[in-house]
Amino acid sequence: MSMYKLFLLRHGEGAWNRENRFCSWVDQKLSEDGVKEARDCGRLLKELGYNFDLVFTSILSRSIQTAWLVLEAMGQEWVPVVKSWRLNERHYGALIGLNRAEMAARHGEEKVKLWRRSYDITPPPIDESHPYFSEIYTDRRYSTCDVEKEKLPRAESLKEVLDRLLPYWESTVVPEICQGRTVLIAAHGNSCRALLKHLEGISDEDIASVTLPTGIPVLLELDAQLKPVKGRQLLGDQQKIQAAIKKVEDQGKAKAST
Ligand SMILES: O=C(O)[C@@H](CO)OP(=O)(O)O
Repeated sequence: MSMYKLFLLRHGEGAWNRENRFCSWVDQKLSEDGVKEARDCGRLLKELGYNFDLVFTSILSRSIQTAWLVLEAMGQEWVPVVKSWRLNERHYGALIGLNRAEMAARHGEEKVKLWRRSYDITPPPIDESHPYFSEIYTDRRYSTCDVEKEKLPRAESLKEVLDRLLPYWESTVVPEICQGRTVLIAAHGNSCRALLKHLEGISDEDIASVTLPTGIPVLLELDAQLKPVKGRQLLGDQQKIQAAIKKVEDQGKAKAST
């Protein structure tokens, strides 16, 4: 029996989604289209009659902005928003800032697909010579985390994302859901994929073919043990959603449009 509704949302398009660069922990804002996607998402959720009690975001601006725009469009700006680095996008290590299509031309599409979608392959780590190292690790937000800055990741597989996300899910999100609160998690493609893998019991192999489009709410109906009672529902126009999924998948092709 369906007891709880949980909503997962990948933020709207960011500036680097558009440029087809690995964005990860670089704090890019939403593009104009991303702002529209987030507003449209809020309007749709309002039309469908949903209400949120609590929203969780990462500490990256694009997920926070998405949460604000959704709540504004729903007329629910008062709903508390709680932020944690544990919901951040996967740390793409040395790949951060690189163009996916150029990487596919250089290393092959298969390799890029493995980097992007495999479960336990960790990309090469970021080091101090990387152009975005200092921007990330000197940012004040990373002094506020529940682990020391030196212990924050330098690259992550999806498995490692799940390892840092699960303790937060269990300690902070689950109790809220179990008290009957309707929760929205406005996060990122890979932090949402990691959580979906956990909730739906997706195998290490099958998670490679799960792609989430930007700005599309995913509804999970959960039983008392927080197991899904039916398949995830991507809300909205299904044809547009399929096209948006294909767009994300095509980003890893050597000739992807930028
Ligand atoms: O750039 C990133 O951090 C992510 C999400 O935008 O990319 P990908 O879809 O390749 O996992």
